[in-house]
Amino acid sequence: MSNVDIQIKNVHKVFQSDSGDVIALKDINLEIKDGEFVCLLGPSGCGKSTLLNAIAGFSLPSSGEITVNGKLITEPGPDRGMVFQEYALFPWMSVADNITFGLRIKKEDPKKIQTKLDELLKMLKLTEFANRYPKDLSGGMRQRVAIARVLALDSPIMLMDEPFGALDALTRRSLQDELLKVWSEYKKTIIFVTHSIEEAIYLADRIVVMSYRPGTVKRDIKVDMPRLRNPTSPEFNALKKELSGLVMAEQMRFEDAHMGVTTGD
Ligand SMILES: Nc1ncnc2c1ncn2[C@@H]1O[C@H](COP(=O)(O)OP(=O)(O)OP(=O)(O)O)[C@@H](O)[C@H]1O
Repeated sequence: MSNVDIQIKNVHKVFQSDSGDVIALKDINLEIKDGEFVCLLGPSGCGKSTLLNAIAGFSLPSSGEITVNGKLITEPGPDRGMVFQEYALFPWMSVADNITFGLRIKKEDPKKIQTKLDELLKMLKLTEFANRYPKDLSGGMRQRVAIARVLALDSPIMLMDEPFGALDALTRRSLQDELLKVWSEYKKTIIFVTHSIEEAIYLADRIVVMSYRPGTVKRDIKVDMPRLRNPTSPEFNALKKELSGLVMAEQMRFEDAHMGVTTGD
């Protein structure tokens, strides 16, 4: 049997709100293996970020448990690096200083820091931007820096919450390709949240489709196509059609719930 890296067992998460309890996650059971690339897919409000935040240790489950290599998650840790949609870079630091921030805090050897920095700048095509500040970079470049910053810390697990959601289509595709390169060279386990069916099929080994309120696992689909995948191929399109049906059904439940709110139903 292969090494199971992340185990999510009977996870429930309930939020209290003015209009009553919201069951954001119900009965989530998943095993994510070392080195797997898993996408969490579903419309707004189906609990994707809640699940990711629980794995990150930012917001713990109301019941159930999440373990990484058998160790219960109770708080954020250096084994799990997070990349958000908002770039979350330090605006007052250069690209190089943003990337090496965590290593400098850990008081790593300056020579080792420099070697790591050079490697990551090269890997993410940032070498000529090392001395720039985030405000002088495009969205795609900033997200490359955010990825490099997480890679600098050598976390075996990367948690990514819609990291490319704000990018234009061409930039998005090139960042997806960079991420696949990073994933295969550094052998990371990646859990990647997205609304985009095409993005999930392009990237994932496995797509976990979530349902809207309560957030449950609706389908867990293995994607068995060689990479780099061709979005115009018949297999890609067949899977896209299957996933569209699943996601649209949840999207309609989301829209119905929101119509209810606006019309006072
Ligand atoms: N702090 C909170 N208080 C109350 N309800 C919350 C809170 N955080 C999330 N929720 C609710 O929990 C459900 C799941 O939210 P979550 O943000 O995880 O969904 P999502 O699938 O990530 O959506 P999106 O793609 O829009 O971020 C939603 O119905 C949301 O309204």
